[in-house]
Amino acid sequence: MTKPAYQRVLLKLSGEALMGDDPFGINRATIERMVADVAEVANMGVQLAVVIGGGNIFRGVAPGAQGMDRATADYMGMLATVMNALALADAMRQQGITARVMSAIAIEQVVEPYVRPKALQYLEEGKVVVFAAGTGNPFFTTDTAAALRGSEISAEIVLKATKVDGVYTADPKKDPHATRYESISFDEAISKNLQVMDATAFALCRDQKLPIKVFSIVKPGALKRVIMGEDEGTLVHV
Ligand SMILES: Nc1ncnc2c1ncn2[C@@H]1O[C@H](COP(=O)(O)OP(=O)(O)O)[C@@H](O)[C@H]1O
Ligand SMILES: O=c1ccn([C@@H]2O[C@H](COP(=O)(O)OP(=O)(O)O)[C@@H](O)[C@H]2O)c(=O)[nH]1
Repeated sequence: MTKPAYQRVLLKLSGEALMGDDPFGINRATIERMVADVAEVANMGVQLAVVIGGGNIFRGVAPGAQGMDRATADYMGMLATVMNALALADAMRQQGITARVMSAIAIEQVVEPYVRPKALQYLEEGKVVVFAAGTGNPFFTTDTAAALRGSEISAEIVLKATKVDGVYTADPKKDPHATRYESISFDEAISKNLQVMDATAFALCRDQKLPIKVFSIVKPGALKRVIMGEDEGTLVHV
């Protein structure tokens, strides 16, 4: 059997991807399918840390958040990621994977706080670590949290699983003529202002020489193909 291309990866799962075709919330069949993909690579011995987004829950409360103070809304968004992290870890448990949730904001009765050496220990023990509450700071995103935690745990790559199957010359949802890059440098992605990830996340990964792979969360088997180093999605490199 061929070996995985990576030993330790940081997987960013979009919160919105958990909704499936629902307008918001967590779709059971979708989360189970995503966890089955994660279990497949975890069982290959790849050390996996996950940063989960919160868009699926936050979208449901967004109308009520209109006109709200930005920082307050962002803290609500971070709490949404904690809910997703708990759901994800439990779905992993049901599929025989041991996961540990670590939160960037103190919420001790619910989940343990993020402590870097402990996260590293869990990874070495073969547990999946789910990082909740993003960076713990308002005005940031879970993409930036993925870049930050990926750097902290010395991941070999950040895998951004999202609704599109790579980085395009323009937003493919708006421009039908947009074409997909096989690979692109950080400098080009930043200078062209490609919106697939925020500039803070791109800049941090660039400075840390931490490559990013953007690929589809919807396409069956895509995560495994990425892990095996096969041609899938778009590589963003130094
Ligand atoms: N140049 C681009 N290439 C690919 N996707 C893009 C681009 N510009 C904007 N997008 C949009 O970015 C979205 C992914 O970013 P985001 O909404 O942050 O995802 P997530 O919820 O997975 O974090 C895609 O659904 C896509 O419509
Ligand atoms: O470090 C962080 C990470 C997230 N958020 C908030 O949490 C929300 C949910 O995260 P994100 O939009 O990145 O989730 P996704 O798009 O992946 O579902 C964001 O909109 C922010 O309001 C934040 O304030 N700081």
